[in-house]
Amino acid sequence: MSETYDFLFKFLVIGSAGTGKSCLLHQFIENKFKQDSNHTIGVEFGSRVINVGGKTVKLQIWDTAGQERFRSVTRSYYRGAAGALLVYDITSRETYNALTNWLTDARTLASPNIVIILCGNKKDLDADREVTFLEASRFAQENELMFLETSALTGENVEEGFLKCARTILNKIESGELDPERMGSGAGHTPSPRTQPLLLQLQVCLGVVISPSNLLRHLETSGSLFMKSVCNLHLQPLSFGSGLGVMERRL
Ligand SMILES: Nc1nc2c(ncn2[C@@H]2O[C@H](COP(=O)(O)OP(=O)(O)OP(=O)(O)O)[C@@H](O)[C@H]2O)c(=O)[nH]1
Repeated sequence: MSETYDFLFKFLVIGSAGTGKSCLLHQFIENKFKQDSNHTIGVEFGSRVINVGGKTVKLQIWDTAGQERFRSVTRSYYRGAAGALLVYDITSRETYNALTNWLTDARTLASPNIVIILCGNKKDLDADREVTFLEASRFAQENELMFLETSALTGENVEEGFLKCARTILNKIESGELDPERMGSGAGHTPSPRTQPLLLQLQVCLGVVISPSNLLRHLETSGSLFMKSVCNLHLQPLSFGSGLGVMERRL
């Protein structure tokens, strides 16, 4: 049975290496702590359908590697993101000091309108804390970010972080501040849930942001009939948010 939802939001999890991004994603998707988490190579993907204010929202989440050597790869995943969890480790001032750079990347490479929640992770390690709640909440306020301290280990505030971000995006849509219909290229389509990861992978391979209709055009000119038929099978004639990763799918 195919999955149905009202909206599809593309999310990023960004921040320095070792801050707990993969563990946060794992906790959110699997509801448990990821033991023996290794450094992410490039990006990892997870998705979950949540209920926000009576609407079903599919979060399509890209967990990016924090290590500098993957930066050029991970940057290519920013485009079109509607929301982001910007993660630092409360026991590492170094990861906190790097926040400004991550923030600049998110706002320039994703969208100036991207909704970002700052997550001070490893809240359970309060005894080793190097960054106070107060200074981080001031930083968040100055930079128009939402803010939470989280623990991927205990699960504290993890669900809340993703939900808060999604709720804010949805509120902006409902108040008219964001219009998912207008965000598309005009001739766009909403891919089916099965096709979406494929399209995003292709975007990265091709090095361009492509709406499904552009993809079809590209495949037509490059003569890839197999891929074209795969896409044709799964595309639906609705908006594909190329400006902001917000897509609406009517049930
Ligand atoms: N105590 C505690 N440890 C955590 C928490 N979250 C993650 N860790 C540990 O922190 C380390 C790094 O976690 P990852 O999730 O792999 O970090 P990451 O940010 O994804 O790292 P990169 O993939 O290199 O960017 C691992 O040893 C985790 O077990 C947490 O909330 N509390």
